[in-house]
Amino acid sequence: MKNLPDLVVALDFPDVQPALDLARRLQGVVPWVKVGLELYLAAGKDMIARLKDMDFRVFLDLKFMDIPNTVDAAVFQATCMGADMLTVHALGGEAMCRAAQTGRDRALLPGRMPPVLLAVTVLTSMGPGSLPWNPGGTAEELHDFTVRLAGLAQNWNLDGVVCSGREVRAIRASCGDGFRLLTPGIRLPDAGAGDQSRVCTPCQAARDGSDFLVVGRPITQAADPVAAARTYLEKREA
Ligand SMILES: O=c1ccn([C@@H]2O[C@H](COP(=O)(O)O)[C@@H](O)[C@H]2O)c(=O)[nH]1
Repeated sequence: MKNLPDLVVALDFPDVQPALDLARRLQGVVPWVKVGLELYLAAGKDMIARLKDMDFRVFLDLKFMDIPNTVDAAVFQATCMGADMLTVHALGGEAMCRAAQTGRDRALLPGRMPPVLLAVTVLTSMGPGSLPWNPGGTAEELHDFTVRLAGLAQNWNLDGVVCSGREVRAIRASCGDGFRLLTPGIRLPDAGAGDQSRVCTPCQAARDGSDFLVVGRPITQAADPVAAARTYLEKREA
């Protein structure tokens, strides 16, 4: 029987202070927090150190996509900062994804766990027809493309992928148990999707085999974010 997926709260804030305030309230409630582009650009690498000092595992979601040499260097820096999980875009291709692994491996210190390296397949904000080269595409085509990218990422030796909850079952079936699946776009039925397109409930994503559920606004913008986080934790099972 598979463990329940970990909940990752996305600290998508424009300033250091609200991010740290919420992180303090979430200590002991969730194991992981996410630092994305907005917070990283506002707060820099100091934020990673502060969250690590608070005993969080830190998912640094900067979705690298550049030439291999640049991605190698970026992943080296992110690994030195102590990030526990990192993202690159699968669409950057094999050479770039392998360069990311080289950068990570160069930065490793003896006894330190390597950060989990994930490839973003197709952003969860994208729906059928969103792929620029297939504007009339169907949901099935988007699904199949996402599953195919996941297979390529596995062949390129990445640790797992970012996908929507809607593809988890198929990717789990084709990539097996050791491959990590992280799913943003998680929403309870009464929550607004916002700009997310391929949403999924925590329970469905958990049942299908997701390892990490990423939730941002439904928690950060709730009147009581800690209560909202506890609800998302409970709803993994119901
Ligand atoms: O495909 C992707 C990849 C990353 N994300 C990130 O997850 C959170 C989701 O936030 P919500 O407020 O729960 O929508 C956000 O930080 C994104 O950058 C994603 O949504 N989809």
